[in-house]
Amino acid sequence: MSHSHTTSGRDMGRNVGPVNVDQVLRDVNVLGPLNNQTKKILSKEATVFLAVLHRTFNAQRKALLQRRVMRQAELDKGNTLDFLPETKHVRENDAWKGAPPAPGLVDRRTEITGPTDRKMVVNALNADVWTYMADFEDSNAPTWDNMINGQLNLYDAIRKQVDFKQGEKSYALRTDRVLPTLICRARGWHLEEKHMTVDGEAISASLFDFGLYFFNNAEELVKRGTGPYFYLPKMESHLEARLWNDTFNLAQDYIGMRRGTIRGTVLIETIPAAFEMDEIIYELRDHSSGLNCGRWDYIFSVIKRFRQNPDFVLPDRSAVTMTVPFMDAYVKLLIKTCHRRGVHAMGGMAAQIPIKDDPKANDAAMDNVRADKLREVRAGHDGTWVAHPALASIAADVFNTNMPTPNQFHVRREDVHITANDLLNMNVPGKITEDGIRKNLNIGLGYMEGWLRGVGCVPINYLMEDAATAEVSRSQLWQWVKHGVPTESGKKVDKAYALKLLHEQADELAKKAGKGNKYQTAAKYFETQVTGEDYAEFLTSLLYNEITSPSEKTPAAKL
Ligand SMILES: CC(=O)SCCNC(=O)CCNC(=O)[C@H](O)C(C)(C)COP(=O)(O)OP(=O)(O)OC[C@H]1O[C@@H](n2cnc3c(N)ncnc32)[C@H](O)[C@@H]1OP(=O)(O)O
Ligand SMILES: O=CC(=O)O
Ligand SMILES: [Mg+2]
Repeated sequence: MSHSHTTSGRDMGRNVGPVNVDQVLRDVNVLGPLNNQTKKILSKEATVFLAVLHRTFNAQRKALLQRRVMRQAELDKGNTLDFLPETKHVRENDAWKGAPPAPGLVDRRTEITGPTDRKMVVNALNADVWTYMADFEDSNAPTWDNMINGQLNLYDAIRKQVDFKQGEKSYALRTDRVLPTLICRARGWHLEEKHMTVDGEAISASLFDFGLYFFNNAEELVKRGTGPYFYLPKMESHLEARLWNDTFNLAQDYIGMRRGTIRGTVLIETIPAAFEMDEIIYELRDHSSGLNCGRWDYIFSVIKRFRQNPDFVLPDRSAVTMTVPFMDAYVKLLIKTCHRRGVHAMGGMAAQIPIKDDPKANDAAMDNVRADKLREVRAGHDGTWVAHPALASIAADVFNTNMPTPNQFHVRREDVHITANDLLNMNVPGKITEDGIRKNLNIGLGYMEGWLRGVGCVPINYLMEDAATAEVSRSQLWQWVKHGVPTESGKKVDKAYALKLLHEQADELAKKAGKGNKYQTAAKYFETQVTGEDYAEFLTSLLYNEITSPSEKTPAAKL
């Protein structure tokens, strides 16, 4: 029997007055399996909070997504991007700054990143790094189990109760030093979490991830000396940053936490956002912990947004390096903007990972990582990402040698003057080759196959491949077919050619992988994406129904 009740205590929100729980939870349903562990995360109190977030912010989220569609329509007509005239005053005003770095975020020279399965959470926290970005986005396949167990693992890790045994191996958190500061990357505004509905609508995945992590852990994190810190992915405008800021304010008020306790580092990983860096920091300023160069999604976004324009055709993925003009301009502008505003300018992810069975190839891969980190620290970045614990010491050596201070806010890069033309300078040397086409197909198929099995990050040809890197591969194939470009050997890349190579590879990969693999399902979806015709806004949205299993419906009131 459920009895109607109200509460105004801490559990239901201190500062928002009495909350009628039954009323709030009416029309809120959980469609994923629940057990006692799940309920620890998805408690009635947490669900009330999620419902409040959704009802307050989802309409605005949808309106902002619609703005993306409208902007795309303009670009498809041949219009371009530029710095916004209406926010010139924000860019030109020297007086405002972002918040000073929060506890645990002053020095973040190396950040390990990775999915939130229990083993990786322990391994990441034990790595020799300053911070750990626990990822619900690019390296995560958002099955219900992954989302809920990920939240549970972080909940336990924060309370240092995450130790476990797997086979003969015991996993336990180090006790010999302070653990890296935890930063949670919530999913982007474009995604939904279909296993929870509010008023018949799937809840925003961003609000679900943020809301659960915040509600369950914010006070505990503060008690332990850091705070509720987030990475905010894939935004396309400062208005989307404003929505995050509004969310943060409501969340802090709701539990009676001081405004400004939450921090968000925004990934500048879309081309429209590159034109709004100042504005994004400004919107979040009391909650800002800087910007990050999300290089892979950025390349994806450049191709996606300008996909109808033949001037934006890029050569093989391996030729699109961090030093080509448009990437170099983006890095420099980001560092200059952040340091002018007193916030961190974080570097990104080199895709190389250790090669265990070939020392020579491993040395070459590690040299690549070292060179990338050296470029970052010399450019003025305050820290960088590593994909694997074995890369931590390489990145730390480079930053320790070249960055004696906790960060480089003093590196103002007054020498840098980036224009819209610089950000859109597609003068990228390199060729389109059959090898490049095959590699892109291999990456797309391999990544999607793993994702369909619930694995959001995979090694392919000794590179880390995740949702962002796979999107680059997918979008390049689309773009090359769409514009009918020739390969270096003079072969025109058309639909028939792309499909022939796709099926050859899918058959080969499926044969090698044996029973139970998902290559043919991956190929079925990929086929629609490489013909230069249909183009899904995101691969992950295209595939999402394959990994969702809305099952028994539990009215949230029964939690
Ligand atoms: C574009 C972007 O968004 S980048 C950010 C998102 N991407 C990422 O974060 C990449 C995360 N990295 C990974 O997922 C993995 O490193 C992979 C998939 C690339 C390679 O994984 P594997 O082939 O399993 O690596 P490998 O076998 O060498 O791992 C060795 C050990 O290190 C651990 N490990 C590897 N990467 C990580 C990581 N990022 N965090 C924590 N532990 C890790 C493994 O769990 C394994 O542990 P074990 O010895 O206890 O079994
Ligand atoms: O999230 C990071 C990226 O490179 O994309
Ligand atoms: Mg990304």
